[in-house]
Amino acid sequence: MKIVRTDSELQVPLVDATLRDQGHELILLPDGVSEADLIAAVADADLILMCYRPITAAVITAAANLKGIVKYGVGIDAIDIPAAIARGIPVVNIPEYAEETVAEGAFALMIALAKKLQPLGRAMQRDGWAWPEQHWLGSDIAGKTLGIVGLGKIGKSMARMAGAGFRAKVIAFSPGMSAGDMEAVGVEKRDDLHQLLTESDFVSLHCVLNDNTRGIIGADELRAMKLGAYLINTSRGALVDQDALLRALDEGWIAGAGLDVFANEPLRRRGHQLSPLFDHEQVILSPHLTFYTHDAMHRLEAETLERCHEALAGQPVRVTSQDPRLRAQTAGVVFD
Ligand SMILES: NC(=O)c1ccc[n+]([C@@H]2O[C@H](COP(=O)([O-])OP(=O)(O)OC[C@H]3O[C@@H](n4cnc5c(N)ncnc54)[C@H](O)[C@@H]3O)[C@@H](O)[C@H]2O)c1
Ligand SMILES: O=C(O)[C@H](O)CO
Repeated sequence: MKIVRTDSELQVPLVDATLRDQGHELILLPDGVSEADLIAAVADADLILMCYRPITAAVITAAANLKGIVKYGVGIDAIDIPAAIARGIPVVNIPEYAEETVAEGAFALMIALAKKLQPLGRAMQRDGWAWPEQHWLGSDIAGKTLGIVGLGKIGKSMARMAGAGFRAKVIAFSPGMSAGDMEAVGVEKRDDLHQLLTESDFVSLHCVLNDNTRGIIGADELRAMKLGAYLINTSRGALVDQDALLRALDEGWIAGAGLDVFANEPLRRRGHQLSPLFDHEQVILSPHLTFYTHDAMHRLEAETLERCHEALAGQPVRVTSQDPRLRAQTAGVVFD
């Protein structure tokens, strides 16, 4: 069988070696591959294995022999799902390889922001020391309110860390989830996003990216946040209006942001200048790698191989059995 794997920068040596040992033809393409080259490569492919690189309707249409698309990761927002449904192509992801991993990454950003670790470190590198001046005052997490937008697997894991571990109050906005289910994980439900934003000292985004959530944090939402609050985004960059975020940071509507994901990745230079986000003292950047630990990659590789084998064998693909949303999606219903 012919398998095209995009995003070859992300190394999955066990996946590559096993598929080749099994006699499959494996074509590796970098993240920056052009649409034309991707279309040419998939023309006679049986399987597309993708992570970040958009798999558009044109790519899906061009792949005449396609038996499945396997996302080696969680978020399937870069795949044109309606185009896959139209052709009856199963789409599978690996929903549970990194729930604790990404929650820990979001938590690391939260602690670093609260304790001003990045600007303090920079000041020490620059000046050798930093004296206890007012602008270095950090904040505790204990006793503060963490607002989680999207209480799914990663959101719940973050809630456990903040509530049980750090004694923060945790509230969440996650339509479709009952107050009782939230209470069971120590979280108070908020039915209104703005209500959550006005109450939270830290807001962490963990909702899926879809047509309902794109731009869910815009200027109005950033203005609704407490002065002195921090925004953390490890989910998808397009959840946040990046220009509004820059304004919020420039004008002090919020105290800072911890960002692992961006609307356009890699976060590129604008003309000859780096994105203004690079210049902000109160922003911590991470290059979409909160999932990237030895432990999570080990789980990801093992599960990816299983899903590839199922798809290539034409077995009734377990359309992400743990993820009812994706199952619903393949029947043509978009998200909850
Ligand atoms: N940065 C990384 O390395 C990394 C790694 C893995 C996943 N992710 C991202 O994290 C996201 C969450 O992953 P997960 O495993 O927790 O997914 P999940 O499916 O378990 O949870 C997503 C949650 O979003 C909620 N949601 C849907 N619409 C919403 C809305 N309008 N407002 C608020 N919440 C809404 C859903 O009800 C669900 O609870 C993924 O979609 C992916 O984009 C990032
Ligand atoms: O969704 C995921 O698993 C990561 O963000 C990589 O795409």
